[in-house]
Amino acid sequence: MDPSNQKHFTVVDYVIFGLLLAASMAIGLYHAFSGGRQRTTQEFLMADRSMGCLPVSLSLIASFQSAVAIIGVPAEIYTHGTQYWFIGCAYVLGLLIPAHVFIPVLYRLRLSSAYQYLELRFSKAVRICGTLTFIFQTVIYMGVCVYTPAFALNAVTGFELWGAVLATGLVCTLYTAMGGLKAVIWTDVFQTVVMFAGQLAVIVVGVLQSGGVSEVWRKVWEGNRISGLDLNPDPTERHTFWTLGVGGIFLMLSLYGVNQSQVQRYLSARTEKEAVRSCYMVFPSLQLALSLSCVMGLVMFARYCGEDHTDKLGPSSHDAMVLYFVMDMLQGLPGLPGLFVACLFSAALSTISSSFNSLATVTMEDLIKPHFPAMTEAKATLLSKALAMFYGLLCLAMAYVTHLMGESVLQVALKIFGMVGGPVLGLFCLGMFFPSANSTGAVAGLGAGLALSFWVGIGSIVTRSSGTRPLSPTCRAILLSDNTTTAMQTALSNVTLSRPSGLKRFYSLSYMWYSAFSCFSVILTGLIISFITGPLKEEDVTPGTTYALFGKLFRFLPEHIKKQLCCVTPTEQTASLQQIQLPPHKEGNGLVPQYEDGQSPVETDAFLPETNTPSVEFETALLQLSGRTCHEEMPH
Ligand SMILES: CC(C)(CO)[C@@H](O)C(=O)NCCC(=O)O
Ligand code: NA
Repeated sequence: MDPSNQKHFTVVDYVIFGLLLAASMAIGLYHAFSGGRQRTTQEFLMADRSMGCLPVSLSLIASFQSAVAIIGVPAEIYTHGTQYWFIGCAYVLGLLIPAHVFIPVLYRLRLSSAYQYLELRFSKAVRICGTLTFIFQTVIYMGVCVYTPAFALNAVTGFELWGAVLATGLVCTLYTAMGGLKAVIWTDVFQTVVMFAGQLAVIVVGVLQSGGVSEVWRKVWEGNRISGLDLNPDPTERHTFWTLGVGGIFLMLSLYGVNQSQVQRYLSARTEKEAVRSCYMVFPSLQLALSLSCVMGLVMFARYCGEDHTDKLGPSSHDAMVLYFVMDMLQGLPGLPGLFVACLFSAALSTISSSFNSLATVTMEDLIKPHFPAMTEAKATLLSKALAMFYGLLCLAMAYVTHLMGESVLQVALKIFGMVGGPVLGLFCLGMFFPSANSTGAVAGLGAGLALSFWVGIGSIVTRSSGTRPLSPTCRAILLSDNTTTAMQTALSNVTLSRPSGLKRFYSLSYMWYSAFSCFSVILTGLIISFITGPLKEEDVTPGTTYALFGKLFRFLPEHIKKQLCCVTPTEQTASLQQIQLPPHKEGNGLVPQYEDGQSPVETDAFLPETNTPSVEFETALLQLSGRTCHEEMPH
């Protein structure tokens, strides 16, 4: 990039950016030396299971709202219009289902790692497969997250690329390794506030500079950036209502339902109700986050439409362009460029800190502890800290891998979520909703799901055909006059892209469908293999690991048909809670917390719904948790 076009940081900007790192570090130190001083894994990895719903919900948003969303979404809106905004529709079911299906099942099993569930429901082998898949997904994703803001900052201000990567990576590693999950959650709260503040500042300044709200609206409307509801059913169309609003539900489920980062936060909540409440509170905040990013894209369009900056930024992606515009708008307003850069890095820090902590948790709980059941708490805690440290350093190496890829960061992140997160979601759905699925089926299903999603994902990268990209007309031509607007629009709508055929068509499946596609592949393969190898009988399934989805969906059907459909029937609600007792062979292997005097987990306070609750319906839903029929032969 031509140095004369570089934007410059003032001292105030450096100070603000430095304050972000210092404040995050201070929160980490505070939690390292307060409370239980991080001397147990319960505190380090689970925040003593004592968190309230407000910090948990802000932390839930922060986990998957990275710099990718802060600059990737505005870039998407700037170039392709507001269609992506419809992903907000997916948040409804994408959060209700985790709140009422996944949280009740997982919380009551008193897990530490989400993948413990897979051993309780299937077998050790399935658990290891789930864990390894999660580690793979998260390690790649955190590379993208730490690289993105550093890359943009470098392209625009010439700030040392690897210096920024190292500074963020190391600071984050330190506060995560010292302060544990409490530090991660409370820095998330702080960083989420900075994130919102930075975006809001850009929007306000941008609107003022482009002549007010109505002027912004006129320009984006005439620039054809307000997308209507695109109901095109073609699954290769990158972003439509169907790919975003329906495919997006599965993406959301894989993130907010079964991803360790999020499950760990639910489990850290004081009570199950707090966990459910935090999931509800994610909804408005996530809509706000999405809206801020989308509006930012529109404001940038109104302010810069027609200006071509490719000569100044080189062939670097649209992602760098977003930061360029922002810095350009904020020049001469001391402190604001620093605030926005702090916003960008806040988003990155809050995501990678979640990754370090969740990776340390699964490595400890799923891969190490089961082999060393006698390990002392002090040793386990020290090892967990070392693991958080190790993953922090690995993140730096992964940033370099990201450096070698050349796709829009939003697209890369969403592809990883779909390709790897989708099959894991399928595994949990297979276990919860299909009691007859067995362990062989689960492993085969996961293998098939991963193979298919990597086939289509890698195919799309190699052939560069992920979703037919809408034409992106240069907005200058459109904005020249109102007459050209309609003329151009007509011309554009007449252009038909040649449809890919055969395998090429398979490769051009929209990445927004990856999660759903691989989830269903896992379920289908899993069921087929289970029926061939001998389906499980209902009484062989660990109580409390299934959810009577079909029993509830098809409540109206007669009992015998439901039985044939192989649904678990949601009956005898009050009795079912008492049934969650782990069979003897699942106990004492370091998997499940030990209960004194053979107490079953349901008898601990956290499990018993308070009696003064206002919502009877909610209680009933809770009691129906496992939805299993009561087996007389089981001891009470
Ligand atoms: C993950 C979603 C879809 C949730 O709204 C959104 O935050 C998003 O588009 N994120 C992009 C990926 C990232 O921020 O790393
Ligand atoms: Na984040």
